[in-house]
Amino acid sequence: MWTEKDNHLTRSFKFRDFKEAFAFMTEVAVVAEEINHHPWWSNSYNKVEIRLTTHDAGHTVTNRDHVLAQRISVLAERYGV
Ligand SMILES: C[C@H](O)[C@H](O)[C@H]1CNC2=NC(N)=NC(=O)C2=N1
Repeated sequence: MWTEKDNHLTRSFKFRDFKEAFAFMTEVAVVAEEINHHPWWSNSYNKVEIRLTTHDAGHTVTNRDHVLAQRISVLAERYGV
C-alpha cells in the first residue's frame, strides 16, 4: 500500500529475485515515459522502493503522483506483490 509522508508517496516492493524486480522497473519506466512523470527509486536485489513527488509543483504530491502510483500498482499486481 502507498503511504504519504514528507511530501511524497512511497511504497516498497519485494519480488522473487532481481530478475523480476528489474523487469518490473522496466515496465514502470515505460509508463513513466508515457505519462511524463518519473519515480525516484532504489533497488537492492529483489527489493524496490519507490517515492513519488512532483518537482514541478515544488516537491508536493499532486494528482500526477497518484496517477503514476495507480499505474505502478496495476503492474505490481501482475507479479503477485
Ligand atoms: C518537463 C517535464 O514535464 C517535467 O520535468 C516533468 C518530468 N517528470 C517529472 N517527474 C516527477 N516525478 N515530477 C515532476 O515534476 C516531473 N516533471
